[in-house]
Amino acid sequence: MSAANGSSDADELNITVAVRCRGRNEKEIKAKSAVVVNCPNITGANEVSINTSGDIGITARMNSKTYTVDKVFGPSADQSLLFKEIADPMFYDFIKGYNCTMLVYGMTSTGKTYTMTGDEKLYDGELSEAAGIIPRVLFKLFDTLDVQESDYMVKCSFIELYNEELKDLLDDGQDLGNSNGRKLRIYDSVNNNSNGSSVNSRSSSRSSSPTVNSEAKKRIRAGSLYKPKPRLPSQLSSNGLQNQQQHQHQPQTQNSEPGSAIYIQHLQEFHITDAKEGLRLLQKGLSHRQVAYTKMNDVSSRSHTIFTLTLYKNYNGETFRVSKINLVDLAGSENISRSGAQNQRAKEAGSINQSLLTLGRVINSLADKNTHIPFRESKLTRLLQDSLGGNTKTALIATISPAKINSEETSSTLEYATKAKNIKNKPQLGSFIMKDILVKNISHELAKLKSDFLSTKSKEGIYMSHAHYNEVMNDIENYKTEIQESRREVEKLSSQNHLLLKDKKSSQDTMESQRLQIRNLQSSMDYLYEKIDLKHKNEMELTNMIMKLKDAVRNMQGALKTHEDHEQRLQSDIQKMLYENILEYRTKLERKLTNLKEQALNPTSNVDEEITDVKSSLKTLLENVKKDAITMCEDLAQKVLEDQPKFLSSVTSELNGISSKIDEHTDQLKNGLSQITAENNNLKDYLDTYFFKNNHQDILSTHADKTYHQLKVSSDNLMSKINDIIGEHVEQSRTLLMDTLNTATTEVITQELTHFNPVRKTWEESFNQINVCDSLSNKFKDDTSKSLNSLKSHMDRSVHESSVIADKIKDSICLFEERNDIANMASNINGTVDGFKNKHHILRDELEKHVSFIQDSSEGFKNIDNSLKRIMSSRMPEGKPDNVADALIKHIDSGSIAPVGSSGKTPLRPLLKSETKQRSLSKSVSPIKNINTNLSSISPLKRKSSDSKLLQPTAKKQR
Ligand SMILES: Nc1ncnc2c1ncn2[C@@H]1O[C@H](COP(=O)(O)OP(=O)(O)OP(=O)(O)O)[C@@H](O)[C@H]1O
Repeated sequence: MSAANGSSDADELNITVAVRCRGRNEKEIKAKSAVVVNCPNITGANEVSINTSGDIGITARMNSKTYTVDKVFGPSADQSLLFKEIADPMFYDFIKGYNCTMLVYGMTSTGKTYTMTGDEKLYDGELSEAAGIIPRVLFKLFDTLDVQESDYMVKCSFIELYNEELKDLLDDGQDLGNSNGRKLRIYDSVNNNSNGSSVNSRSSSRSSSPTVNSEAKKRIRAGSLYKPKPRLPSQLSSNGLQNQQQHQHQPQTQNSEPGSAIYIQHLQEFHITDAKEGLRLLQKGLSHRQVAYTKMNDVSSRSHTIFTLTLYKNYNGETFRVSKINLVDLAGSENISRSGAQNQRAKEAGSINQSLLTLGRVINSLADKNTHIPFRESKLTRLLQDSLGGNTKTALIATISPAKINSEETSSTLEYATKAKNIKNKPQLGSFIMKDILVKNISHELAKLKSDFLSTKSKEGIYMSHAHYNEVMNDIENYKTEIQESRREVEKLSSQNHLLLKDKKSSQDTMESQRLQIRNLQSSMDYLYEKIDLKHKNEMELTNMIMKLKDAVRNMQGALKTHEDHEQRLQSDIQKMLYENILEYRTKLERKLTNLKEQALNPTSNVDEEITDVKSSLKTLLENVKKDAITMCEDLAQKVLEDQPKFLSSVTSELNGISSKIDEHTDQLKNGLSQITAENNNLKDYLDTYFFKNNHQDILSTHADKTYHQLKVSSDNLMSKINDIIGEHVEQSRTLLMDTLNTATTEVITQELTHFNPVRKTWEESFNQINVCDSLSNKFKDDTSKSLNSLKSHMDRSVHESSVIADKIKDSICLFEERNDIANMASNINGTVDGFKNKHHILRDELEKHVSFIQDSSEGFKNIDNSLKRIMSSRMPEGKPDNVADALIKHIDSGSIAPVGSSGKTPLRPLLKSETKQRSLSKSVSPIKNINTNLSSISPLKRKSSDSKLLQPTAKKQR
């Protein structure tokens, strides 16, 4: 076979590019999307402009971008006009013997399928106005061939490229749902021989219907279609078909490797003898095409399709020229997101766009005259290799939408189209095939068919030629093997499936039990949360109690303050009373002394009596003072004793309440924690025993271990956190409580001691003062006693001497009378009188001395009084008046102020029984002693050894 070119090598021809813009569709009208594409409404226009700026009027026109192509068709251009302008010239080239390709390219729903196929149905044997290029080509082909009366043969194939997979749309298996399983493959062939040897040994050429021969015969009879004779080659060998097929895909392009060719293995080609057969095949193929509903097109073509017609046209009787026309409907170049493509649709869109991207790159490379053209990067470009930059005449129709919402894609399509316009092809007429080879090929096929037919007819079954039988048997064997393999695969898969189902079931069981476990854990957690809430409530109660305790401590301080006030009042009362009494007594004493002074001069006066009187009145006064002081102290002590226990018992009960609350709280915490531990152990047991102990334990054990570990860690963390939080809370509560108690108690005691210490010091000092008073009093008593004794002895002596004198006077008088020595007697008397006078003077001096001494004593009393005042002015501790009074009484009772004539320190009178009792009572109710006793008996600290220790060192120190 030789390639007879109808053009020289230099005859380069640009690809014909047309733009077809449809009117706005319903969706675009509904979306009120403006028309942004301007297509001149005249035939022969070659410019199209698009305004993407959003302007209107003249500005829009000025801002719009214009693209120049070969032909532009607006919405008013119908199918016939487009066919006439674009397809017709191409069709005539095809008839002439050129290989031709027509492509429609554009965004989804812009009318690619409408343009290429349109309405393919016949109405009263006629095509409708909406019929697209393919139906029109079919009809025109047979009409033209018939008119030319040349010998010819037409074959047809229809392939689809879907997700980078080639599919024979005319495969009958598609209808039955069981494709013959023979995948279409694109092969390169380096063998360009014409002897028919090819790798495509299984390619077949079939009649589109069993009536083909009879149809042909009919035509021969009619003598109208096939001229000159024979119209149909009677016996064409299959070899010839293979050759043609190989030839069909044997491009001679400037970019292909020399001698390279592609052909599609297993592709079926059907002989067609008229347009209707072609239409039926078209319809059959379309029914197998991948279409789907998308957002933008209700019936969107999801694949690229190539409808090919191959024409074997008699050239000079012995040779036939082979030409083909590829009618390509490309899938939509839509934007994935805009088309709403998801999953399968998105994958489709991905692969569609992948093919289209490669097509774009091929177009660009060709337009830029690159040395490397990436044909091999997609199946689409491999299939179109000869049509782009090859020896084929090619026309590209770019379909666009006029609406603004699609302006982006429209611009992209127009860019694409403009670029494609620069591609130059070198169209060449198709090659020849020798008539005898063609006849041989057809004969071979016919013979095979005939043999099958005859065998069937004679044996009433499915019979065929031995070769065909072998072939079929071979196929059957292959199929059997494949089926067995498939069965084994199915069995394997079903057993795997069974295992998986089992696993799934056990996983579901495990999950169910885990869910149960989790629910249990959840409820335990809820329970614990409740517990924690309860604890929180308890803590709040504790805090409230602590607040109450603080209030109680404050009250206690208040009470102590009141007691202090009482004490101060008592001191001032005692002081006042003592002062008044002592003042009164002093006045009395002074009066007495004056009397005494006067009486002293009077020898008949009874000084003793006076002194005793003074003494007894002093004693009475002191006893009264003592009694009053004791009564006051007792009252105070009584009051304190009455108030303190009540108050302290309320504090104690508060403390007991708090203590029991803490115990309860701790118990609850312990319970909660033990429950958590039990739950944790349950979970642990469960995880150890049951968790993931099924068949795929090995697979899942790592995961289970990990999960268990994580669960354990998180559970432990949770536990430790809860423990920490609770422990912290308890510890804080305890510390707070103990601190508060300690602080409160220590505060109270310290405050008490702070008040008590200076008083104690003063109190201790008062003992010294009392001792001083005592010694002063003793001294006074001794001195008074001495003075009185001396006075008494002087008095005695003077009495004695007076009586002696009187006796002597009597004797003298007697002597005077007896001896009449009156002068001597008178002088004696004068002497005696002088002596008496002297003695009297002495006596008087003595008396004055005593008076001054008594005055000194009065000063001493004053001092005592001042000392007492000083003592009282400082804070007198409880029992001090008692002690002072005791001391005074003791001094008086000790007899240091002895009556005149009494000896030593004999008490003036023995103590009455009631007085002794009173004294012992006063001892027993000593306030300090009592306070200490009461404190030690009622202090809450007494309950704890550590707390009592706390108090001891201070007490010791104080002591
Ligand atoms: N020029 C036109 N005149 C009248 N109707 C048209 C025209 N172009 C397209 N249509 C209509 O628009 C709809 C979508 O067209 P079509 O299916 O051909 O688009 P498409 O580009 O092939 O889309 P897809 O890529 O999704 O397959 C169809 O109903 C078709 O009849």
